[in-house]
Amino acid sequence: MVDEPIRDLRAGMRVGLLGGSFDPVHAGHVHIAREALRRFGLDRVILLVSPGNPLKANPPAPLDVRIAQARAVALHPRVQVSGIEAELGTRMTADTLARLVERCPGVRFVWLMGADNLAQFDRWARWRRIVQMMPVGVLARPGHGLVAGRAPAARILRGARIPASASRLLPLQEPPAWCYVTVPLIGLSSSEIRAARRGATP
Ligand SMILES: Nc1ncnc2c1ncn2[C@@H]1O[C@H](COP(=O)(O)OP(=O)(O)OP(=O)(O)O)[C@@H](O)[C@H]1O
Ligand SMILES: O=C(O)c1ccc[n+]([C@@H]2O[C@H](COP(=O)([O-])O)[C@@H](O)[C@H]2O)c1
Repeated sequence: MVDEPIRDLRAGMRVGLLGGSFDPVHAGHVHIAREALRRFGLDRVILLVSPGNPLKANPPAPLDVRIAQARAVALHPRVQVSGIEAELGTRMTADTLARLVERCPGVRFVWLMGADNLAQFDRWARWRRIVQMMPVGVLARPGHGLVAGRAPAARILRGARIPASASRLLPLQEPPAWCYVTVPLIGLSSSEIRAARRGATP
């Protein structure tokens, strides 16, 4: 059984995968998903709700709750929500993407992430394998403006960077290829929302 957003993919589609804990989902996620559609010329963006970020110690809220919340706010015909990682039993992004590439031949996937994740991308399991599997689209995030030039992964991959002016061609590039785009900034984060909620609890 493969969940619907993944089952519906067809060869030739340009599909952005935005992995995240989404604990909880917020307007910044919806915003970058929509910007990614436009800036990277994608047919759709799928929010991949992760069972749990391998680099984060605290367990997130239950997966079904996070998926339901994400579906409630996605509200765009070309932005979908998937819990495929839990179904596949994969935790590391490199493993998830390998399984998706194998399952969806001919689909032009792009891995999407906010600039904060580019800063620590070199700490992800087999991150070089990820960039060999599909192009990577990075979207600006408040407080992380310098990352495209300074992050270790960005430096290592500087020869594979394509300019923002060519961002719509990213899904058609042979990996390794990555592109950083500046977008209007939304200064929201899930950790701040969780902290505010804890503060509001009597
Ligand atoms: N406000 C934002 N602007 C740009 N990108 C964002 C923003 N919020 C989240 N992202 C990106 O969305 C993806 C999923 O983010 P995630 O679910 O971790 O939310 P978060 O707000 O970063 O959570 P936390 O504060 O707990 O780390 C990541 O690639 C992250 O970089
Ligand atoms: O595979 C890894 O080593 C890895 C390390 C850190 C983060 N990730 C993935 O990055 C995405 C964003 O995570 P998060 O918690 O910042 O929303 C999510 O899909 C995680 O599974 C993956």
